[in-house]
Amino acid sequence: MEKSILFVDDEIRLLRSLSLSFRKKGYHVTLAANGQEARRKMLENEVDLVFLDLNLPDANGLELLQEFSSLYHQKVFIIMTAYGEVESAVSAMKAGAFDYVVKPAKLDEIELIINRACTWLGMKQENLHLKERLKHMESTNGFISISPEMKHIYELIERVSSTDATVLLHGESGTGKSMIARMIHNLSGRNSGPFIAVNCAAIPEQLLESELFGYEKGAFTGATASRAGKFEAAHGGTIFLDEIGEVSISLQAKLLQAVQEKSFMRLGSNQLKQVDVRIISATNRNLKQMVQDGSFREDLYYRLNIVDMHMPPLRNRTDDLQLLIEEFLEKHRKKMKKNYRLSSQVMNILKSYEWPGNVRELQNAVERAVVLCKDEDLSIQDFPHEIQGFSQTNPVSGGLFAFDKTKTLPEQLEDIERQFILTAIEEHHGQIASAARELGVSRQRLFYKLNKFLEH
Ligand SMILES: Nc1ncnc2c1ncn2[C@@H]1O[C@H](COP(=O)(O)OP(=O)(O)OP(=O)(O)O)[C@@H](O)[C@H]1O
Repeated sequence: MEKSILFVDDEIRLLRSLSLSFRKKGYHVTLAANGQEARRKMLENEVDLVFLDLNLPDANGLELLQEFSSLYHQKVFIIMTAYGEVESAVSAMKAGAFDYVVKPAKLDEIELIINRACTWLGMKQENLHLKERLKHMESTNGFISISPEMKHIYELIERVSSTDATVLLHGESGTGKSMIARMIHNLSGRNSGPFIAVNCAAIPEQLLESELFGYEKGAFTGATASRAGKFEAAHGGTIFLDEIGEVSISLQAKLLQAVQEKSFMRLGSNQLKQVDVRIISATNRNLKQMVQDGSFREDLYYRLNIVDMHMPPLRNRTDDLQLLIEEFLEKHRKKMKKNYRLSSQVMNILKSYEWPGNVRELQNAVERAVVLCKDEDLSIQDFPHEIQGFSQTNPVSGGLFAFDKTKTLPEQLEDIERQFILTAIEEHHGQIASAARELGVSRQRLFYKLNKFLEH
């Protein structure tokens, strides 16, 4: 669908030429020569993108931007500033502008920004649309994704949730496999039944069997009463076997029967119990390879793998990364009633980091940065050591430290000092005395510095 652009500027000749050029390119163009007119046009027209000059005869451009961005969340605002007004452009970005152009701007420069803004808008709208499609939004548990790979997964979820097919989720740790398992359950006809998750890696091998299948009184020393296992607990619902690749070969045989026949025996019993469960399993290991190596039963693998879903790593989903950061920040903004922000420079570093721990690592990193940031601007120094270390070797950050050009020299120096201190404390596992020794300062001095950081 053709996008609609509103240009707000008091230079009538510029407005005319913009209108001519972008109408020719297929956009729907609306013009306003002052703030008052802009307000009216915003109300009367379906506008997607707004180019707003900061110097208007009847309004303060920055205030107008704030007013518009709080009223119209789904629109994209781009600021036009005169050469030498970079400071106001920075304030505008902080107030919610998507980008800025310095006048006199070239048409292709403006078009480039329009293209980027349209892509961003498209992504936002697609996300809304996907959320719509997976209607019962509660059932998605706040799972966020707009990447094309995930679109395929959403489609699979829609198809499998109405069936009882076993699903095998694989992908790196932290990619959201547990969330997807729960989503399938929530969207299925079993959603009024239980969802029972078992982390097969977290339970010692000897205990896993009794945990899954339960036991009878006297089955082993300490079994003073009979107890139902997770399969029984999941009756009428779904059992989620996380880290299935960690199950020992001997237990795999018993699991095969449970998966195949939905029947099993409690430990110490010779009576078969029948249950009605849907089985979803997940792994971050290569089960196919394990089958070839002989460490995972082939028959069990095929039973578990009726429908197979691969969760792509976060580093291959940069659109998701940006959206997830925004969502996580928004949660903290609401909770702390603060307007946490990231510069595009920091965002670039985060985009090029590998995220071996995927969304879990990102969630933790953002939370840490929110706790450590001085005011409301998250700087790269507020992120974990390995991300900062990454930025030092990464050309996008432009050097040893990721300088934030909007900061003064004393602020930059303080950032460097914070980074040194926090890195030393992390490397010394929180041992203040040894961190102080390495930094060549007294413990008291280090405590004083830490307190100072906390005050900010
Ligand atoms: N797309 C997403 N949207 C929102 N939060 C997400 C998303 N993906 C993962 N998370 C969050 O990341 C964390 C890890 O997700 P989850 O436990 O589902 O991953 P996993 O692949 O099952 O990890 P593991 O293999 O280590 O068990 C959770 O806190 C979850 O809320």
